Amino acid sequence: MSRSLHIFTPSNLTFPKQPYPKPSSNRRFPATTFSPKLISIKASTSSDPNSSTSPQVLISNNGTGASGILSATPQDYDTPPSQSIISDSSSIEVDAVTEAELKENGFRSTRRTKLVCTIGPATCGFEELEALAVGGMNVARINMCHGTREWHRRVIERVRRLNEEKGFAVAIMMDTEGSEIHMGDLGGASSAKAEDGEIWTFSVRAFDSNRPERTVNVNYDGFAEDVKVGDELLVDGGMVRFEVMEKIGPDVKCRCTDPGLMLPRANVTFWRDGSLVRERNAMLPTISSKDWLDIDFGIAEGVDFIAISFVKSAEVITHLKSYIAARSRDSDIAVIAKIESIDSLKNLEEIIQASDGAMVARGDLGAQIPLEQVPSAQQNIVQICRQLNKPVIVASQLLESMIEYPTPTRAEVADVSEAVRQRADALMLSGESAMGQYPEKALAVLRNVSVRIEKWWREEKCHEAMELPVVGSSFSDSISEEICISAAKMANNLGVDALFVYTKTGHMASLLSRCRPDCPIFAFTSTTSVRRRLNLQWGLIPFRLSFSDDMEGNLNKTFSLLKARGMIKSGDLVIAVSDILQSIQVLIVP
Ligand SMILES: Nc1ncnc2c1ncn2[C@@H]1O[C@H](COP(=O)(O)OP(=O)(O)OP(=O)(O)O)[C@@H](O)[C@H]1O
Ligand SMILES: CC(=O)C(=O)O
Ligand SMILES: [K+]
Ligand SMILES: [Mg+2]
Repeated sequence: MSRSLHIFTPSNLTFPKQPYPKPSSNRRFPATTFSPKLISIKASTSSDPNSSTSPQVLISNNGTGASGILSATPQDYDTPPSQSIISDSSSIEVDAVTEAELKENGFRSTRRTKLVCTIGPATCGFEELEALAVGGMNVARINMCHGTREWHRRVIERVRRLNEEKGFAVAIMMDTEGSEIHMGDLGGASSAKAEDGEIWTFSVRAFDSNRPERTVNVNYDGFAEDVKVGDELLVDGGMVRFEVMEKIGPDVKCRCTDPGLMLPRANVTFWRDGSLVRERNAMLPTISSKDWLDIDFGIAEGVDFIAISFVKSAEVITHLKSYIAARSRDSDIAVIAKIESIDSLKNLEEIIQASDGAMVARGDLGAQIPLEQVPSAQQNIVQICRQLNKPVIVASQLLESMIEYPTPTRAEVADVSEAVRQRADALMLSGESAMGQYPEKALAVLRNVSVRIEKWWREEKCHEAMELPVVGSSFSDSISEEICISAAKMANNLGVDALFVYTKTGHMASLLSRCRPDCPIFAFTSTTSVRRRLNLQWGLIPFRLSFSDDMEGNLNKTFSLLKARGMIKSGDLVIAVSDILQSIQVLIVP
């Protein structure tokens, strides 16, 4: 049985000339130009999976789901997995970990919040990466501040191999270094301890391996000119503090006022009369020449996301996006703007609008604005991203104590809970997974807290009434947005088990995700790269599936494949939307 609402929009439909009414106008559709003739509402009884349009499911590639592929053609076994993934039009691919979770807990209890892990020395091995993937890592982040390109290339290779061999769908995010001021690499030492009252020299001179005692190198040539005696110098956002005592040529002598451990390449800021000093360093380019080489590396490696550090304006994002489009074959690398500077807060909306997503990079952000302003900045960034339909990652120090200890502090759990409650798309581990002692345990904490808080939120029926403004520019886009808002609302009111979305570009899936519905969203897309990108978005379970313009055929095919795989069952209630035929269909799985 199915009931459907179809909205037909012929391609020659003229779009309203007026700018689209803002949400405050209380009316989202310009009634004058939207002819009722174009709407047809139809209730139908159909969807027989055994009808001639539905594919015959002959054999399951692997009943336990290790490969992530269900094939209708047994001869696929003779071809290597990578080939069968691309060529088989009657298979469905889903991340093996998600599949296991769906089967074990039913789809209502799947985790909606996505998890990003920074890969470092503690997790770069094949086994450690596998453990993270099994533990729910959706995106692996490599930070170009550290390690060599060769090192990062090996990590990418391992993740890809795991995806192929074990059926994971881990996406790769490359994070640029940016050209803000930071310390050198400490001549290979893993850290340097500054004690209270000690005099340290910060110098723009480069040292070879013989770094003089209590001396650190600074990467910015104008450093000694910009600072003044009496300035306060913050290393790593205030983890260690110094007062500037004296300037001698390229050397700046400083006295330690807050002792602590300085890590290689730690960020350095300086403050005068309680304000961050922006001198010539404010003119440093967002993307340095080294960053451009790293970006070329990322494009050549086909990473899924490039995160840009210390973004100051929307222009840099627009410029990078056209650079990527011109260089990469299929140009579908998403650009994530890292919000971690005062300048980025000033131009927040334009930056987010220009990007494919944003990261609340609380580490450096907390070094540029007073710490007590970070939580409200976070809430604001998360909200703007949701309204503009861009995925948002909350990052840094979520479980900082777990770098050393196997259990988080209560305060850390509360912080993670708050980010989940704000319904950020993703949470990120940094040092916890890159160089901590308990990467898997830290990931498990993120996973468990996410699932628990999401469930609590649904049980409490805490649907926040967030106004979701129109984001698209065309009339057709606006129809898609209305369809998704209505479908999500219907899904909540009817208590459906899952939303299905058939989407070529992933846009319709992200519009549904933006509504943060109670049930999970099965997103069917025909390209592997779109599928991996959807990994970062709240509540989406991305599947790769070839589909046609015939929605009934698509639904029948999906039901057969998913039922054979034990991922849905007869009687489940589903709402399906698509960007092929703008429609909402309510279906009971036959
Ligand atoms: N590829 C790597 N090789 C060695 N150490 C790493 C690597 N990636 C991360 N780390 C370690 O993990 C720590 C935390 O990682 P994270 O990615 O948060 O970096 P960060 O230097 O704090 O800066 P940012 O995130 O602002 O670029 C780093 O300070 C570094 O010590
Ligand atoms: C993630 C990052 O870059 C920061 O928190 O500063
Ligand atoms: K970085
Ligand atoms: Mg940073």
